[in-house]
Amino acid sequence: MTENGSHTEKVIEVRGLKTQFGDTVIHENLDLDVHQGEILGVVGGSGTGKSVLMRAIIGLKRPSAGSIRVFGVDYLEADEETRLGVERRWGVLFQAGALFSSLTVAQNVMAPIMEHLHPPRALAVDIAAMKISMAGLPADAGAKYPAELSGGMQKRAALARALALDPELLFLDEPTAGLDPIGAAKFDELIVNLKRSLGLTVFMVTHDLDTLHAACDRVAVLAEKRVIACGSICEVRANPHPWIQEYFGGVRGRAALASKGVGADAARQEAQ
Ligand SMILES: Nc1ncnc2c1ncn2[C@@H]1O[C@H](COP(=O)(O)OP(=O)(O)OP(=O)(O)O)[C@@H](O)[C@H]1O
Repeated sequence: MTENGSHTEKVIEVRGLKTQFGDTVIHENLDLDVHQGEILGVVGGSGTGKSVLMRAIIGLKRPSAGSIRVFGVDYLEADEETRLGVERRWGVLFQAGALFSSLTVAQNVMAPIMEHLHPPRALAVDIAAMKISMAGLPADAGAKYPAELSGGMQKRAALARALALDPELLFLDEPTAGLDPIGAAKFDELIVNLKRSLGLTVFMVTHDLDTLHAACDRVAVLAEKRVIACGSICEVRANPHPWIQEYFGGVRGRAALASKGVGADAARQEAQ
């Protein structure tokens, strides 16, 4: 759904997904849709397979069953050229940032630009500077090495790199983990602003209840190897599953709800 409530095309369509490591099954019969222009927050207990799901969708973990369509392309069945074409339309921010420590921030952002677009170097420098600015970093951050930046700035640098190829789809794995609440709130705001200004679709793994309320249009809950609930926060909160009730109804869940001033709406919805 978009902000005005209309249905849009599916950017990601996962059906009957099964993943496993050896005999350990992580996902089974998992279905999930991500619609164009939305920020989908993926939550679930530790070890339920949120990161593995993201890795399966971006082709880093081969499923043992099921299908994954991205931009309408059956990604698992596609030939290499088609897959590369799809991959160029997304950007990924991994949990630990995954910046090259021996490269400056600008060089990190330039790396995918040089690899995929082969522009003249001066143009790549200009594009990298623009992405660094879009990610909310000061211009002088480009000349710094990742180790010289704070945790929050490193996340922004990793975001600048994820934006390098003008993606339509952004994958974020716990983008606010390790940030203080103010830094996390600013990062949420940045993601929402980028979504609005660039028309991005965002798949975001998160534990952060504040992020869910501040940034996400819909929430998917992983438990029992599949998506057990997916919808607006109000819709998902109404699900009686014990994990969902504990997550949203616990002290932190209620605090996040109250701080967004939506307690009355949620209570009303629950009463219906
Ligand atoms: N390379 C791997 N080899 C074997 N098992 C793995 C591998 N990667 C992940 N797993 C297992 O898959 C399960 C899901 O891991 P995943 O990292 O997706 O969980 P998560 O929901 O993202 O957890 P968290 O919220 O703690 O980050 C875990 O039990 C984990 O140990």
